[in-house]
Amino acid sequence: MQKSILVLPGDGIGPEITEQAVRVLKAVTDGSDLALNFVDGLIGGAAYDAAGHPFPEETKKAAMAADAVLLGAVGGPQYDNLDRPLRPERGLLGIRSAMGLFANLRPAILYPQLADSSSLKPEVVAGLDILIVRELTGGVYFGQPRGIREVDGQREGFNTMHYNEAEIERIGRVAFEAAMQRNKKVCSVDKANVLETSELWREIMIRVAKDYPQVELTHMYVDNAAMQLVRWPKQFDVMVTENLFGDILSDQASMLTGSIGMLPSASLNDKGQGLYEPSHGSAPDIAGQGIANPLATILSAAMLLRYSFGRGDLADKIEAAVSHVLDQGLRTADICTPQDRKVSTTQMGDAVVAALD
Ligand SMILES: NC(=O)c1ccc[n+]([C@@H]2O[C@H](COP(=O)([O-])OP(=O)(O)OC[C@H]3O[C@@H](n4cnc5c(N)ncnc54)[C@H](O)[C@@H]3O)[C@@H](O)[C@H]2O)c1
Ligand SMILES: CC(C)[C@H](C(=O)O)[C@@H](O)C(=O)O
Ligand SMILES: [Mg+2]
Repeated sequence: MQKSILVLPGDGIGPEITEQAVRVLKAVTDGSDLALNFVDGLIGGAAYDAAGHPFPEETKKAAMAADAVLLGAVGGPQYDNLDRPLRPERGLLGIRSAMGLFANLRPAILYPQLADSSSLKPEVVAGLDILIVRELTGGVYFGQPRGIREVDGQREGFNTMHYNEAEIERIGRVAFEAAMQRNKKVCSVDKANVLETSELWREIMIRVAKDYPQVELTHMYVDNAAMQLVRWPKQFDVMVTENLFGDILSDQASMLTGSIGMLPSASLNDKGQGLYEPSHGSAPDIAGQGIANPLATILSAAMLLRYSFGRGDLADKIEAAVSHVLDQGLRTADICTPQDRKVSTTQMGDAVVAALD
């Protein structure tokens, strides 16, 4: 089997971490019946610098032609003063929207070896395994109208929160299908006490739940969900929520697993295409120092093999290699405690590759 992967390293630590994930993908498929063809492309600030746009037409064509996309991260302070449509983040939103990647899966899993790195007490997070299903192509991120305008002699910024029934239903189905493979619990997170979009969200989730009688559906307001995630996170199995809430809750959940450098993601459409990226950003504060944690990107590469290529066997191998490396006490700075051996980004990649054998 031959498959192509478009690699979009992006900005900041993006190139450092994707390099390690590509090495792992090459090593795990070496000698297997899966032949990977890697194509490099530009996105974000790197694309703006080279081509004047954060999501060039060429990248769009390459993304549509690829069997899967592996992305690092976009953004950086050097781009903050660009016109908004040219900013790196718009490149990321552009590719998500162009590929119709409405379903963002962000698994927050605690590797037991990292219990001491979690922000919560070991007994509160032991065995933690939550799947956050974040709607990714709707909500306030994409709603129109938006902009900054002048009203009564002063400027005002405005955005529109928007969801239609079909958008809510399809992400709901993704969450319920995932729950069927897991512990059969969906918690739908909204702000139905204030927002009409959430009122509709809740109604549609209840409707979708009727097709999954074995799955227990609960509802929680997002402010309470943020609190419950740090109070007793193991009450959750699958959490499904809209774009902005999912962005925030997934960063929060990442710290329960030890570091945002541990949280992978898969963004899927309804045509079987997927984009895989760590949940974190370009980390400008540590970029170029060779100290970033590449594991979220390596684990995203495992998700790529599982979801886009149906190779759960190879994904399992990568995840087992990550676990083995953590058993050895190897840690990048973000997850390092005094008992551990601190390693660089590349050394972590080396160790995962070595552990694949
Ligand atoms: N998917 C993406 O491409 C994405 C996601 C989030 C933020 N961003 C962009 O990234 C830039 C920086 O944003 P930010 O600082 O708010 O968030 P960030 O996630 O880049 O960094 C937040 C903190 O986490 C640390 N961190 C992140 N990833 C790490 C890793 N792999 N290993 C070790 N430490 C890591 C950083 O050093 C920083 O202290 C902004 O331009 C933002 O828009 C991009
Ligand atoms: C960079 C930004 C547009 C992006 C988002 O908000 O979706 C990021 O925070 C993420 O979580 O992937
Ligand atoms: Mg985010």
